[in-house]
Amino acid sequence: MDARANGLTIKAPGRPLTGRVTPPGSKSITNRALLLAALARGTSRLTGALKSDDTKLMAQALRAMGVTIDEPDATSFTVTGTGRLRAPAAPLFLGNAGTAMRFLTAAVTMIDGTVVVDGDAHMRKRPIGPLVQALRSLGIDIADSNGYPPVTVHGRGPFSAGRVEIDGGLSSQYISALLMAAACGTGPVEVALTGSEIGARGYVDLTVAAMRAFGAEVEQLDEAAWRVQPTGYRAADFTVEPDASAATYLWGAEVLTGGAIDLGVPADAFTQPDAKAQALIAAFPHLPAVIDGSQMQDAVPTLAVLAAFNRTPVRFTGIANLRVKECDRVSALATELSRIRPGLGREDGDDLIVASDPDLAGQVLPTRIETYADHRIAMSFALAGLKIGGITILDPGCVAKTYPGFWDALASLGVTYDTVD
Ligand SMILES: O=C(O)C1=C[C@@H](OP(=O)(O)O)[C@@H](O)[C@H](O)C1
Ligand SMILES: C=C(OP(=O)(O)O)C(=O)O
Repeated sequence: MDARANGLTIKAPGRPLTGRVTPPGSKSITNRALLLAALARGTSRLTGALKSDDTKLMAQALRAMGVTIDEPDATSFTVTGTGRLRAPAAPLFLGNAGTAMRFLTAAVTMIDGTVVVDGDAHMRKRPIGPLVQALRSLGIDIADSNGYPPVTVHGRGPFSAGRVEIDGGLSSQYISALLMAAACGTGPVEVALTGSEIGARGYVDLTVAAMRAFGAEVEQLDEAAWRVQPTGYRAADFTVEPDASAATYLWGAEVLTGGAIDLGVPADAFTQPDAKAQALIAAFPHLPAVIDGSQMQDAVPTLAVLAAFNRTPVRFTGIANLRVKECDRVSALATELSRIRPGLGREDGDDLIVASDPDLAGQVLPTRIETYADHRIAMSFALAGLKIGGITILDPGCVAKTYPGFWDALASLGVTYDTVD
């Protein structure tokens, strides 16, 4: 199997998938830990970490700012920081790693000097305006490109004490970015939400937990406000838990094929928001008529593909911000489901409606799935290929964003592929 192929046609196994596959380390937690360790003085050891495009981009950017990062093995980073970041010689390139882009935009404001933070063509379509405005309200000299990257920061040293308001409706990563940078301020910083909703609040909880693990003092004042003390960060040894979003593909493969896949970690041991999807996946083929995806956003593609094989149709709500992820996932899911069978997926405003069709299983429906450089579109539609013959995933290498070993993991369970050039 060659993930560099233009496409992989999955051979539906026609039997339950059984075996043991441990998902890689959490992308979200690895990129938080890398940043916090980089901001600490001293050496931190991160184990169980993810090595993928997103975490390599974060590590590379931190190295460019004077942080020493060694990689003693395939799942560890040793990070030695000086307690401050140095101005990089060139713009920081963060590909399409949302966490790296947003977290570093806030972190580099502490640097004395000019820093340009940029990403690839996809990232340049992902909004960053609310975070930039919030930083500007703290007196930081910062400019974006009409609300999108690249962002140019003329830093003058650490945050001063104060209160910053942020609308996290488009991305909770803006809030996480401010919180993590705030601990390096010269006085206490209060981060308060405007707007009523944030998607996936659980990601902010992950941020607070990681900050505390590196010695920060964060107090949640109420549902919508946090106070961060100017403690800076302390080097720590830190274990990254497996990635819950990656786990959803394995849970999905298990219920779709009636198999038994041992992830080596029980669903209730995850602290990441997407672990909530496991209870829904376990209900397959009786998924509920309405699924609110807002608190498990990255699991929505997995659930949407499962929904195609469900007994009854499923409407996904609370997913408007899936339109500003790696691609417009609401549109991509509707389009690609309907490529398998016309009308299988459709958009209704910002909702996605998946028309269920349990009879899809066992059919041969040659379909080339466009993946839009989006790892989650590739991995979720791979699940369709476990039940339908002829499903080809185009650009299969895009899984490297968060799960480079994905195709090998399925292969280890007995799934085989034909490569398409
Ligand atoms: O904080 C994080 O680690 C993440 C937050 C979510 O993004 P948004 O906050 O942009 O919705 C999620 O989709 C992303 O994969 C990771
Ligand atoms: C939205 C995602 O990533 P990010 O925002 O970190 O680029 C994702 O991994 O599904």
